Amino acid sequence: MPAHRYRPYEAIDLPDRTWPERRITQAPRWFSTDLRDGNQSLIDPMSPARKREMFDLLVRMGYKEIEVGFPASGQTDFDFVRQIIEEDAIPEDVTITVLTQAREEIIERTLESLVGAPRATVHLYNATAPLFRDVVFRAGKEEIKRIAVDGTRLVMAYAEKLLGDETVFGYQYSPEMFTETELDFALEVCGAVMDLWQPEEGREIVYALPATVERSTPSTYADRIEWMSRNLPRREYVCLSAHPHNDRGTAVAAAELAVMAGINRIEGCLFGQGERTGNVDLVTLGMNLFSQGVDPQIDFSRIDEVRRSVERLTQMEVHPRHPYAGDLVYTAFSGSHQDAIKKGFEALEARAAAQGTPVNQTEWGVPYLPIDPRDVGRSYEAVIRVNSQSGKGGVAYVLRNDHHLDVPRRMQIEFSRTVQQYTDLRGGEATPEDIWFLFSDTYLERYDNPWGRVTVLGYSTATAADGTCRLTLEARVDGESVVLSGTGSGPAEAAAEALSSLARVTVLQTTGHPIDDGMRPTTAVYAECLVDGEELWGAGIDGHPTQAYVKAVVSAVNRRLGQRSVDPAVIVPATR
Ligand SMILES: CC(=O)SCCNC(=O)CCNC(=O)[C@H](O)C(C)(C)COP(=O)(O)OP(=O)(O)OC[C@H]1O[C@@H](n2cnc3c(N)ncnc32)[C@H](O)[C@@H]1OP(=O)(O)O
Ligand SMILES: CC(C)C(=O)C(=O)O
Ligand SMILES: [Mg+2]
Repeated sequence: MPAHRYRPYEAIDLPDRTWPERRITQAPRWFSTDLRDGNQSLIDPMSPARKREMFDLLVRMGYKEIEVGFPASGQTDFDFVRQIIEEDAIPEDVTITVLTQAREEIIERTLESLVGAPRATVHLYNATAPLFRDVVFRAGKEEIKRIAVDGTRLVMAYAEKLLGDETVFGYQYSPEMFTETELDFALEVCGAVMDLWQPEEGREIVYALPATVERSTPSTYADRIEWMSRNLPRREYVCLSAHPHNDRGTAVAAAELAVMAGINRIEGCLFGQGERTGNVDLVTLGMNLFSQGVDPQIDFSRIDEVRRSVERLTQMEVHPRHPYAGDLVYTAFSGSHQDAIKKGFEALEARAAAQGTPVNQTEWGVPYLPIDPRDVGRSYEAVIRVNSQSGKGGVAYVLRNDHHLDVPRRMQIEFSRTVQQYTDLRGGEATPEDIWFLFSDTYLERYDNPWGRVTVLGYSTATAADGTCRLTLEARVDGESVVLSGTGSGPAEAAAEALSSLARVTVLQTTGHPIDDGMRPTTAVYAECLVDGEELWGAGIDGHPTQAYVKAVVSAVNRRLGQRSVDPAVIVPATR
């Protein structure tokens, strides 16, 4: 690789930097550039109708400062700005911004688009970095500074001429390519612009400090921001706005360190749309704050709806592993993750019960899940998905979550081997439907798919004075109706004896629980048995608890004596 063609980024001499010690305790101001920087990077830029939908979405989510376009770029952006002004679609607490180059005809057209706006900011930019001075403008520093100053003067003049007092007018200037510009020159240009605008109480100036192309570590960006923040005059009237792009994939980190370094506002796009690798992702930034207990001031509670809207409007897909919003980001396939998540949910529920708080108000702490998926409108259903990398925890989670079955640990181990065999042979995922099919096919007698030699038809029990249980079991064995009987310390043990003509059965342990699925009361019983010397689990589910115990023992016996009806490798669940 010809690495010698690239030069390293120069560090900033700021030994007394303070940002590493700072903490982010409140949300910065947010500035959405979805309708400008995001839009200008799309294969098919948004029509006025699509822009309007995006605008309304941003407003609904809570963004208060929105760059709505580059009106001089063409009729589409111009018309959109006119539309939201004329239709009175800009809420009182929302300020729109429009971008312009520092060229008179472009500035004039830009200001024309804003006539009648209650509040509006013009954002003027020109690149200040050496490469742009040499290659794009073919001009020295003074001329570059003059572009900024003349542009500012023109913006102010046209604002006065075209908007008058009707519009609360704001101004933003960007030394484009700030991160490639000598710091003292960036400061000089910003200072010259400030001399014209004269910020004061109630008359803020915004400086965006863009990493137009990200070329350095986030720490260097933070150093630059802290340096500018310290050296800009009238700092209290300046809104410093970070504008990170994501060329090195570290825009989110850069934005966060910029906040620590004193930035007031962050500019970005939903899901990181934007030129090349994108603008910084406002969703990730907001959710990162949320996950630290800081209110982002933006509503992400229905993140999938936001994602779907953005995908439709931009015609760009959000990656399945995109932080907080991707399809797979709250899903664990691997066994150890699933085990920890399942234990985490159990612990959370126990903690909530002990404190008497609802789970959704209890402090979050589930391994591998940085936030509660429900806080962004996701369900727990997809949290655990089972494939060949999964273990018993995942399988048990699905049985519990989808079927309210609290399968005992040793039985989980046994059943997860069946699921493992299935996923190894079939490849891919075992869906909750597949898992239920495997479970019921392995352990439960089903009217549509009987298996094993014994089918329970009915039973009666009597309890002797010493507490022993006497069971009379009506069953079909090998197609013949029979009546069997046995006694034992409980119905399971009595069933074991009743079946002794078929196999030597010892009940090792049983456990059961009511199934709370909001339907009719049902009991699930799991029985670990020694059947002709083989340790096997059985399960019984029945409206009568005693019958569930009997069925659980019959299930273990049938598994030893019978044949599973279908090879798991070729099962195709009816639900598919
Ligand atoms: C980093 C950013 O995202 S900046 C925003 C970029 N966004 C866009 O460009 C989208 C909208 N832009 C457009 O539709 C068009 O570029 C227009 C309408 C603004 C201008 O179009 P054109 O007049 O055809 O010019 P073109 O886009 O080729 O611009 C290049 C000229 O503008 C000059 N220029 C570039 N940026 C600026 C600026 N900020 N201020 C003043 N002049 C500038 C260039 O030096 C060049 O001048 P030259 O022709 O004398 O060499
Ligand atoms: C116009 C400016 C702020 C910009 O988008 C950039 O430099 O990336
Ligand atoms: Mg940009």
